[in-house]
Amino acid sequence: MPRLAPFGLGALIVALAYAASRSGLNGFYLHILFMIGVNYLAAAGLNVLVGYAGQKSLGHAGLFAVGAYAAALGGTEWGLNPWVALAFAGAMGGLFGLVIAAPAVRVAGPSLAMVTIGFGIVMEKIATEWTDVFKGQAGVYGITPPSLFGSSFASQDWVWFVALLGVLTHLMLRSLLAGRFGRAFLAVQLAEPAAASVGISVRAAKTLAFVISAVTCALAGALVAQENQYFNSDFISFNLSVFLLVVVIFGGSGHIYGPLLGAVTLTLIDAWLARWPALQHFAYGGLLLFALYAMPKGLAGALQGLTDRLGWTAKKPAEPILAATATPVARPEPFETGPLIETRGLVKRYGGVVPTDHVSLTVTAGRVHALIGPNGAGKTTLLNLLSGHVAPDEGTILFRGRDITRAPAHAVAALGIARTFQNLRLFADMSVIDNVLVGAHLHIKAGFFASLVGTPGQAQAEARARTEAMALLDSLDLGDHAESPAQSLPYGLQRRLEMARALASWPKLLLLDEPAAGLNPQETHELGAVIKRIQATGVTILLIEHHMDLVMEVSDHVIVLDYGAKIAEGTPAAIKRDPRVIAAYLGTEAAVPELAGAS
Ligand SMILES: Nc1ncnc2c1ncn2[C@@H]1O[C@H](COP(=O)(O)OP(=O)(O)OP(=O)(O)O)[C@@H](O)[C@H]1O
Repeated sequence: MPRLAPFGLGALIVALAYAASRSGLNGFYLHILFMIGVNYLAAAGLNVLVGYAGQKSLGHAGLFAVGAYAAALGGTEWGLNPWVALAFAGAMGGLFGLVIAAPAVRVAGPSLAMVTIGFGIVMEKIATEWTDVFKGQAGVYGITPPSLFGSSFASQDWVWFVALLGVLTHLMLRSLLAGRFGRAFLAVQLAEPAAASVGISVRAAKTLAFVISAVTCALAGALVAQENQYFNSDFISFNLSVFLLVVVIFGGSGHIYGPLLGAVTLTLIDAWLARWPALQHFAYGGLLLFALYAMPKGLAGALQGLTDRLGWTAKKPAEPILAATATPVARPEPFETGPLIETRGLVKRYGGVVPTDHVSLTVTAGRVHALIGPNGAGKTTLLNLLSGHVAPDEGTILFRGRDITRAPAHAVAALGIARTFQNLRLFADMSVIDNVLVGAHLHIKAGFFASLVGTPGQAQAEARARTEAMALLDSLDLGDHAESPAQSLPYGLQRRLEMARALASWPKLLLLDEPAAGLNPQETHELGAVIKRIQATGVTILLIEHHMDLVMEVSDHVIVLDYGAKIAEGTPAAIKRDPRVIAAYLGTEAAVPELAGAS
């Protein structure tokens, strides 16, 4: 039943828009209602890009222009039916979204802003200067609006139609963002290396977000061109890009209702300020600053905070949970034996520093291996090489006989190598269970269109994943914290949650980078038991650790690095007595207290 509520609300909004459009409102007010819908459409997609995937764009006026000109020229020059021209505009928006994403996903921060601004300027210049095609300031006239039952859309029809499109867009994005795609976008925003470590392609996720934002923005442009029956280059300006971004940020980026609140507020302010055009830009700048300083989560966040404080927030309906179908950390394949991962002559250089110096090693399936060595010996670098987060300069890495030397981190994860990070990389703002669900990203069988439409199959896959995530959390004694924000957990539990997230990807090899760092002796002892339990499920483990007691307790095999080179390997007992290891730790062959003390 709760799943049907948004549909009911959506139908009500369309009915209200229809009633308003037939209530005798004059053209000025009808146009404002229409522009609320248009700005909502553009902002809804942009919110996916900005609020979920964390990519700021200051060039979306260019995509608005793509849609407007596609609909305008498609209808007037190429003889497309207005409905087809509208669909064509959306498709062209998607295509140009790919174009802008190609350079944009390779950069971040100010460089990303420059790329998107550059795109907007190029589109503006093309529309202004290439007058043979785009007619410059003179513009394209006579754009035919769509018609229904033989009559062309009039001002009133645009109001309910844009409301209908807005509601459909909202419902689809709501479904998409509540599932694995929404979590993947957020994961990319919150911690890119961690997202890649569970098989999410950071570039693909950002590209998808660009394409979604481009399609809705292009549709918004197409609607304006068709409603106006005219479009010229004056519509496209840097100010429009800023306006759209302000709608998202002021409304509440990353909140599903943010674009709606932003579109309503900013469109009304825009209409009110139309009499004083010079004031408009100051007003947008002022609102943006106000939103950033006074309401960092925008109007939606401020309203949510208020309703929470007043106790008006409805309790979240329980997520559907299916009967557990599998033990949480059971692997889908039988236990393996023999070499799982092998490196041959692996080298990594950072200028004059060589943290990995011709390292050849073998990790045997089913065993716990420890990687030890003094600070700066190159342990984390080796782990980064194995997980694909860093590419080696020389040498090869074979995983189950397959060359993965140059494979990117998300592809390595997809093959069955998961990891944790020395400095925790949790998705701090997400709930504990959502962190684990991000870990299960690759195993949730729900495609893009199924997630957009919210098919029963997608709902089932989500429910199954949630059940398995819950079982996994329970098995690691984290079940009671499932709905808490990850950042609210005590440090020791955060470390355990990182392991749970990695395990949710069903790894064959689990790489743990100093899992006991920051833990107290009791927690360290419990960690030893957890590692053994994970091993018992058939997962091979390679752990970096400075706590020698833990290393000696859990490992079957120890590999020692010093100055990037492997200096020894063997059983824990043999390593404890190895003079090269003792010398590496103390610079002398005298007994190493931490090694000698470990039993
Ligand atoms: N991205 C990088 N750029 C330059 N130097 C780096 C980079 N990453 C690691 N190094 C250097 O490589 C060396 C090995 O670092 P690494 O973090 O792999 O060692 P470690 O054995 O994990 O150390 P610790 O036990 O202190 O975590 C250090 O001298 C470090 O400064």
